[in-house]
Order: sequence, then structure tokens, then C-alpha cells
Amino acid sequence: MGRTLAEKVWEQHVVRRAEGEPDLLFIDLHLIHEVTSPQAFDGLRMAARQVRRPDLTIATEDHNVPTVLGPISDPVSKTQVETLRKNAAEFGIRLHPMGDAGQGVVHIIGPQFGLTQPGMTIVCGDSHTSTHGAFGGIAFGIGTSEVEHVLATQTLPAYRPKTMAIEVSGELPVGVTAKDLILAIIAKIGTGGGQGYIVEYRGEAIRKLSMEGRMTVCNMSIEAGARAGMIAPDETTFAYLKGRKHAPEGAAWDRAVEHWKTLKSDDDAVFDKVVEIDAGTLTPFVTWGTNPGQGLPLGAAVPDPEEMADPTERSAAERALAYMGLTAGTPLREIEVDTVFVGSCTNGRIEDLRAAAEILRGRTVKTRTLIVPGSMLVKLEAEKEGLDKVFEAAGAEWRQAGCSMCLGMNPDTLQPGERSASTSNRNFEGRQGKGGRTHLVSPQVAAATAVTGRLTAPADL
Ligand SMILES: CC(C)[C@H](C(=O)O)[C@@H](O)C(=O)O
Ligand code: SF4
Repeated sequence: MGRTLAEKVWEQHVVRRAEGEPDLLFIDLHLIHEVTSPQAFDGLRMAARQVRRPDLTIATEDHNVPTVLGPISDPVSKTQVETLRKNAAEFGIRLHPMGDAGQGVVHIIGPQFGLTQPGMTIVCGDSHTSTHGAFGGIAFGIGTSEVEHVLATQTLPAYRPKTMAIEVSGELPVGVTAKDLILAIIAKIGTGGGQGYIVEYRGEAIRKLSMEGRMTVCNMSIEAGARAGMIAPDETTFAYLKGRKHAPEGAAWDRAVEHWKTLKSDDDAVFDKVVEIDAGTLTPFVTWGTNPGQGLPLGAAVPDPEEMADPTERSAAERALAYMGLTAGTPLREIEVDTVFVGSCTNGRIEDLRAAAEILRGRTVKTRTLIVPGSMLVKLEAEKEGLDKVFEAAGAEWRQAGCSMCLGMNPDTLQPGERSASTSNRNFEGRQGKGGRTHLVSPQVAAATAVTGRLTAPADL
């Protein structure tokens, strides 16, 4: 019987297997940030251990950094960042600190440097590590004790998840993006729908996505509860990687591509579960609630919990509407927002910024609008293209790289009761600041919303 892509990559990394025990996997790349690493390094110190493979480990500062130039004023954030610097120096780990040209959100810098490659196992103490699966590897988030294990041994014990195929047939209509697709997928299968699975996104619509789009899709796998998300590498993947700083070169590149071409599910591979979606039926998607599965097409209205048959779904919706300050039946297009955030590891890449700039060019924003490049390199690229000027002319704020308003761990937050349209991946209660209300959207919808002050698609402008 044929094997799935996930099974192939997994098998290639098993260094020890024993009956009734988790497999011990070799880890090809370990990404580190300031929030989930301090105790792991403390553990190493206490056990007098070294980092086994500093060459396969890379750190960046992202969650706690301010996105305006200047020092960190919050004492907790400052300590976390200083601790990471101390640990990186002591254990010999490459670090991209604030102000460094390589700094950025951990899931943006791996791919941009070509560190993220097909067929790899990649881990990080961060749930959105699934982003890297867009290159055809197995990438997943781990807890801090696992971070310590990987630092010490470059291996990780893990049980192999089941496999799910999400087949996306057809073509995304004009104006419908990878973000709309993944929001629609999560609304369909639910925030627990992927639990226990590695999802492989397949089909014509996936093949047509750029690497940026594929990363957006894989990024949010975790929001459907999946352990990881992945997409088989192809010419789009190879073209993206070629010439990047850590990509193989010359003969090594040719050998790598030969291997990468074998990384796909066999035609007769059997998935434990298959979900089918027709991309052609999709329209821009937005969330109305407090989990990423509570989403609807922008043309719909705020749903009525009374009409929900499932009691759990109904009470979740009631609570969400109360928190979000929304009334059932209100057209989503009439919801007014105070703030627009374009950024994060979901939509903080160059293509996302270009899309937002295209809409904002020659227009003026009605809301506070933060445009935050996912990395300093994205910032540089955007500035070379003059996108910063477009944003500033429209009245938006152009910032330094970081997680920013994706989560309230730095100065970019919502005030209680404030409402945002945000290109990030989580709309949980308080996610962007205590009492803040979040609508997850694509960069295109975010930019159009900034122009009107209401949830808007570019086609409405
Ligand atoms: C702070 C970190 C542990 C967290 C995560 O694991 O994802 C954050 O990145 C998030 O997006 O919620
Ligand atoms: S940008 Fe948001 S989702 Fe991504 S790592 Fe940072 S906080 Fe987590």
C-alpha cells in the first residue's frame, strides 16, 4: 500500500522505535523565541547539559518586542528578551535580536532564510509552527519541557498522528484568498475537527497558491486542532527556496530537488479521513465570534444562536455574541471597527503587504490602521517597493517587525470594547488586549475595512 507524505517524512526521521512507546524523531530545525524558552534553558543548566546541535537551532525576538523604535518599557517583556539574549550567548545559539536585519516573527524568518525546507521535521515552542509544513515537512508546536528535550538531544519522542486529506478542488474566485479558504475550512470542520491528525492540503486550488498563501493555510491548521498541516513540495516551492541564504547550492541543490520530488503522497495512499471543499464556491470570509471556527461569508449576517440545533454550539455562540457586542441578524458588512491590523505569522509576508497596499493606494483610512511587517527583511522589501509610502499616505502606521497586535504581549493592544479587523489567526476573548473584540480577515478585507470603517471586501469599494 502506498504511503502518505506525512508517513514518508515521519519514517525518514525515526531514530528509535519500540513497541508501546512513542517514536523518537530526529529534529532537523528547532526555532526558539523569548516566551517559551527560559525554563527550557534553566533545565539544561540545572542538569549541566549543552545544546546538542546549536547549528540546527535559531532564535529570534518577536512576541514581546515593541513595533516602534525604542527600548522595551514593560518589565516582564524586557526580562524575557534579556533572558533569551543571555541564554543564546551562553549556549552558542544564533539569535536575531531587535534591530537586527534578520529579526522577525519566528515563523516568517525560517522560510525567508531558506532554513525551512521540504521533508524536514521542524519544531518550536509555539503552536503556529504548523506554518512551515507549507514546504512539505512535518512542523509542529511543542511545550517547554519538550523544548528542553530537543535542545539537549535534537530528538523528540512523539506518537504519529493519524492522517487527513483536505482536498480543495477548483479555483479560488478573484478576490478570494488563502486566508478566506482556511477560515472556511475551519468553519466547516470546527476548531476540534483536525484533532489527532496531520492534515495534508491537496488539490488544484492548493497547487495554485503561492508559497505565502500556502503558509497562511498551514499556519492556521492548529486552529482546527490539527497537530500539523502540510503541502507537498512542487515547482512553486523550489522556486521560492532557490537562492535563499540557507538553501542548498550547485550540485547539492540538484540532489535536494531530486529528493524533494519524492515527497508526495502515493496515488494509492490511504488517509484516515478525507474532507472535500470546492474552492469555486468561496467568497471573502470573516469571523463573528470568539474562536476561529465561528466564521461566515462576509455577505452573511451575525447568526442567531436560537437557530443552532447543537446545544454546545448554541451556548458558545450566545457567549460569543455577548462578548463581541453583536446582535443576531446584523449584516456582517454593517459591523464597525476601530482598528485594523495587518501583520502576524499568518499574513505578515510581502505578498500580504502588497495586497493591502494595492487597495490603500490613493485612498484614506477611516480607522487606526497598523501595518506590521512579519520580519525586518519583509520590511526592507516593502520599503524598496515603496509600500511604506503608500501606507503612510493613506494614514496607516508603518511599524517595525514583530507579533504586534496578534496578541497582547507587547504595547500594540486594543482597549476594552474596541473592535478590530485583524489578519492574525486567533480571535479569543482578550487576545488583542483585555476586552478587545477581534474579527479575523484577509489582508484584502482588512485594507478595504480600513477605508470604510466597516467590514468590507475590496469589491465593495
Ligand atoms: C506565546 C506562544 C506560546 C503562543 C503560541 O504557542 O502560539 C503565541 O505565539 C500565540 O500565537 O498564541
Ligand atoms: S504572530 Fe501571533 S500567532 Fe504568530 S507567533 Fe506571534 S503571537 Fe503567535
